[in-house]
Amino acid sequence: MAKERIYELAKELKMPSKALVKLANENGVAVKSHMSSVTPEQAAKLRSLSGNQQSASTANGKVVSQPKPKEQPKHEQQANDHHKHHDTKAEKQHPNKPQPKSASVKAKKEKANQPNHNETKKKNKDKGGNRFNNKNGKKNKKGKRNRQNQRMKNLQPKQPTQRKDKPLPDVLEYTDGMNAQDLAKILHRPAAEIVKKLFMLGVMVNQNQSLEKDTIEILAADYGIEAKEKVQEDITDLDRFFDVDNEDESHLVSRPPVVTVMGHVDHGKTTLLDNIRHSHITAQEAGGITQAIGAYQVKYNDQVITFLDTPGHAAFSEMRARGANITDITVLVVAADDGVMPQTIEAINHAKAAKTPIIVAVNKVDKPGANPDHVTEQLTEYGLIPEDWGGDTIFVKISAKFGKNIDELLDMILLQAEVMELKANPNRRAVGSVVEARLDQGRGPVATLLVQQGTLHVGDPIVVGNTFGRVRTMTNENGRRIKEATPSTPVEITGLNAVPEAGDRFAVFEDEKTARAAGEERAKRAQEEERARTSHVTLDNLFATMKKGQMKSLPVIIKADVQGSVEALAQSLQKIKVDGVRVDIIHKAVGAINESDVTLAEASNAVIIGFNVRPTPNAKNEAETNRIDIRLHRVIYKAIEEVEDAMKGMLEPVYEEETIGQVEVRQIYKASKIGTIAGGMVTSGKITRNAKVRLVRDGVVIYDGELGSLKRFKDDVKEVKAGYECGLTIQNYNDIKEMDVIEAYQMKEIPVK
Ligand SMILES: Nc1nc2c(ncn2[C@@H]2O[C@H](COP(=O)(O)OP(=O)(O)OP(=O)(O)O)[C@@H](O)[C@H]2O)c(=O)[nH]1
Repeated sequence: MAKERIYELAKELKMPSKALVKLANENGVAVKSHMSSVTPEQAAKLRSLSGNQQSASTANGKVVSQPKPKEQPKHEQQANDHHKHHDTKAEKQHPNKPQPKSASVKAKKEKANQPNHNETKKKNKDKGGNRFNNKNGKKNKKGKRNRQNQRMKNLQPKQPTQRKDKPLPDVLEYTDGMNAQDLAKILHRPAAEIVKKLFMLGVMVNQNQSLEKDTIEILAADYGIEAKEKVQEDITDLDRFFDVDNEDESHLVSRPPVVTVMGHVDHGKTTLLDNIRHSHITAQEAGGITQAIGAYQVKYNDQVITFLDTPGHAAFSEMRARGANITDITVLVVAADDGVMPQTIEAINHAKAAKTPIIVAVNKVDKPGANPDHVTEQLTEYGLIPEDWGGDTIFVKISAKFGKNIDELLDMILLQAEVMELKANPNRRAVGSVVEARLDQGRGPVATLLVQQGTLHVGDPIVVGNTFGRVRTMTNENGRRIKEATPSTPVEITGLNAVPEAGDRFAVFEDEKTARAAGEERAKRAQEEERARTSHVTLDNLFATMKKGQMKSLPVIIKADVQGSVEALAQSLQKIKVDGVRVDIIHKAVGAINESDVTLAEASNAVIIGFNVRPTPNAKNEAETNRIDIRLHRVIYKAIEEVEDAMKGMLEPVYEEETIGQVEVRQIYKASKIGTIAGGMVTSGKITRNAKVRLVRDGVVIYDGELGSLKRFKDDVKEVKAGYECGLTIQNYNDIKEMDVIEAYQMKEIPVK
C-alpha cells in the first residue's frame, strides 16, 4: 500500500501536522516534517494514538505553528498538487459572505450562525487567533475535539450556493507578508477558505496575520497555481519620481528656464547676476529683504527666469555628480578685455558634459581695451560659433556694470527656453534638487530646494537626499513666506531632520511614515556605501568595467605643460582603436591638475592623464578621497601605451621591490662544474631559493640577478633564515668575493587601486 504523508494524515485526524509530527516522534515513528511519509502500519499506529494526543498537544494553550516549510523539496511540493481540489465545498462558499476577522475558536463559535458587523468588530479584538483552545484549555478532550469539529464546520458554508467563484488567477502575484485576506482578494476565494487550507497544511493563522513567503508559495501550489513574488517598489529610490516618461503630456505646462552663470574669475558673473536681480525685481517683491538662498527668480516681459547662484564650476559638476542636473541653460561670461581664459574653457567643458546649451555673454564691452570679436574668434575653437558666422550659438555683447544689453541677454535666454520647450506637471507631488543647505542655529536644518516637477506645499512629507521631514516653513528669495512652490521655483525650507547636501534630490511622499522610513533607510545605506565605497573607473579596472558592459567610452581629461603636448596626446589617444570602446576627451588644458579637473572627472567618471604636470595638493587630496585615477607621464607614447593596454585589458600589474634579507659572504669555493660557490651567513631576514639577488660590494650594486642554488650543508633548501649559514650560487655569475653582501629581494605586486 502507498505511503501516506503526515499532513494528509493530520488532515484526516483533524489535528495540526506539527502535533502529529511530535506524536509520531514520541512514539517511535521517525518523521521530519509534515511532508514526511509513513507506512500504512505507522499510519494506523498514529491513527490509534491520535485521540489522546490531540488533547495533550492543545492543552497548553500555545499557538501551534508549523515549522517553516522551507525544507520541503520542490518535487514533493509538486507531488502535492493533486490535492488541490480537496476543498471543493469551501471553494463554493459564497464569496460575499462576511468572514470572521479572527480565527479564534471562541469567536468562530459565537459567529457560526449569524454574522453581523457589530459582532465582527467585537471579535476583532479577540486576539486568540490560532489557538485550538484558549481560556477553555483545561476542559476534557472530548470537548476539545467537538470544538475543533465545530470550527471546521464553521468554515464551511451553511447553505451550499449555486454561485460559482471567479476562476483562480494563473499566477498568484504576492508580496512577502501578505495575510489571508490579501490573498483572498487575489485568489477570488473567501479568506476563511484560505485560513482553512493553511490549517490543513499545518499553518495556524488568522486572516490578519502576515504570512511568510514559503507559506504563500505552498498555498499557491495547493491551489495548483504558480506563485510569483511581486517586485516591491523600493521606497528609498527617489529617482523613480523623476521619471517623466510616463507623465501624461496633457498635464505638462511650460515652466521657467533654470539658468547658471559661469566664467573665468573676475569676468563679471556676480556683477551680472546682481544687475539682473535688482533691475528686474517684481513690483510686489520690491521692499522685500533680499536673501542669499543660492537661487532667485526674475520676471521679465511677463515671463519668469530662475537663476542659480552656483559658486564655481566645481560646485556645478559636484551637483551633477550627485545626480542633480538642474541647469537648463548656461550663460558663459567672457570679459572682452581679457578673452578666453583657463576657467572659461573649464566652464565650457562642464556645460558640455552636462549637455546644457551655452549662451555667451561677452562682458565689459564698455572697457577701452575691449575686443569682443577676438573673444568670438577664440570661442570658435571650442565649437561656440555665432549665428552670423554660420554656427548656432547665441552671443550677446553686454556690460554688466552699466546694464548694457542685459534685456537682450534675457530675451535670448527666453528664446532659448522657448526652443527647448521646457515643461513640467505642476499637479503632482513635488520632486526636485537641493541648491544649497546649511544648519541654522535657530531654525535647524535649512535647505534651498529647486522644484522640478509638481508643486511643493507647506506640510508636505518629504525625503531630501538622506534626510526626511515635513516642510515646516517655506520662504522665497525675498524672505517672504509662501505656501506653495511650482516647477522651477527655488524655495528655502525648514523641517528636515538633518542637513542634506547640495545636489541631493528630493521627493514628496504620500505620508510622513513612509517618508521617514525611506529617509532613514537612505541614510543607513549611504553610511554603508561610504564604508564600502566603490571606486571610480581607473585604468586598472577599466577592462573589467568594459567586460561588464558598463563602459562604451573612456572619458579622459588631459593636462599637460604645453599646448603642443596637450594636442599630441589628445590626437594619439583618440586614434586608439579597441573593439567596443573609444577614448572620449572631455577636457584638455595646459597647467597643473586642479580641483575642478578632479570634480569633473568624478562627475563624468573620467581618468585624468597628466603629462609633465602634477596635481595641486588639494586636487591630489580630493582625487585620493574620491578615488579618481590620475596617471602622470613624462613620455607621450608611454601614456598612450598605458591607455591602450588598459583598454585591451593588458595593463601590467605594478610591482614593487621588497628586500627580504641579506647574506654576508664569508668564504668562496670554486667548483669546476658549478662555478663560484659562496658560503656565508644570513645576517638579516631570510634568503629564499626563488629570490632575486643583488650583489653589493662596498655599497655599490655590482650585479643583479637570480639565485642558482641554495644549500644548507649538502642539502638543497627552500630558505635559510637569519642567524644560519648557507651556501649559494648566483645564476650565470661567478665573480663573488669574500665580504660581498648578497641582498635577496622579491617583486611584490601592488594591489590595484
Ligand atoms: N568696466 C566693467 N567692469 C565690470 C563689468 N562687469 C564686471 N566688472 C568689474 O569686474 C570686476 C569683477 O567682477 P565680478 O562680478 O566680481 O566678477 P566675477 O566673475 O563674479 O568674479 P569671481 O566671483 O571672483 O569669479 C569687478 O570689479 C566689476 O566691477 C563691466 O561690464 N564693465
